[in-house]
Amino acid sequence: MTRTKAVQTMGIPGIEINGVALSHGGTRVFDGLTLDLREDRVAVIGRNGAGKTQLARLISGLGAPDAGTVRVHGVDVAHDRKAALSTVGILFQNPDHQIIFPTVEEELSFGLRNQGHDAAAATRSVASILSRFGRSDWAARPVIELSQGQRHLVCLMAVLLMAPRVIVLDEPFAGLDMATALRLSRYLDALDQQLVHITHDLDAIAGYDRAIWLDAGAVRADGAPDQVVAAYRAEMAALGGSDAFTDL
Ligand SMILES: Nc1ncnc2c1ncn2[C@@H]1O[C@H](COP(=O)(O)OP(=O)(O)OP(=O)(O)O)[C@@H](O)[C@H]1O
Repeated sequence: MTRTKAVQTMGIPGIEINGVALSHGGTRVFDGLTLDLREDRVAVIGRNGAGKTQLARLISGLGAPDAGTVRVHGVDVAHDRKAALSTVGILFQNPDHQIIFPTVEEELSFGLRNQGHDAAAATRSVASILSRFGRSDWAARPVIELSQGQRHLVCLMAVLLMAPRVIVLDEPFAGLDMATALRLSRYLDALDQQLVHITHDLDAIAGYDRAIWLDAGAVRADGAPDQVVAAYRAEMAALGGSDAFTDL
């Protein structure tokens, strides 16, 4: 993915993570994590279990930290849920954690109706995004009849329709075929919103403004994607060259 848009950090009220601690069932996930994310395109990489999804949940306000604060565009997202919904949207790794309604149109309309759009306006917006992704025939389709990759795309369209200021993407290309992934990549590229993109696909973040390598809940490297990715690749190649599974 390449971006020609200039890095925009001045005066952007982005994501402020301050001194965050979080534990899960005795596992310490974060212990004093602090990050100030104001760039348009931020990538988060790291090994399995590094804390990427937990970070995504905190940014989206789906979980509250045990200590510290998370503010997105000034909103305390864990505690002001109403404001959080129009401030930040999340695309989960697993679409089945997101989908509630029987048909694609109902699923896509739900958030819009919650935002106060009437039924006719919601139907128009849904038709427009389905057409943009070349899926106009999906409106009346039962979600259960879609493949995993197709359900993933429905979830993404639902987030895009809500037009939040920040979009958190947890492995957005997972399970998508190449043509759909390319179309999605172009679509994401053109969005005005700030994106936080969690991925194991290191090529997908090449044109990003900033990459953060999370390692055991802490920032291991933070900077330009080419440098962070090069350091990450080198370490992964070294670890992958060993036969020991003890550090998994
Ligand atoms: N529901 C849970 N209960 C207990 N521990 C959890 C839970 N969810 C995550 N964890 C722990 O939190 C840590 C971070 O998990 P997280 O899902 O954020 O990793 P990740 O970086 O997204 O990994 P992956 O690349 O595999 O998706 C791990 O040690 C994991 O075991």
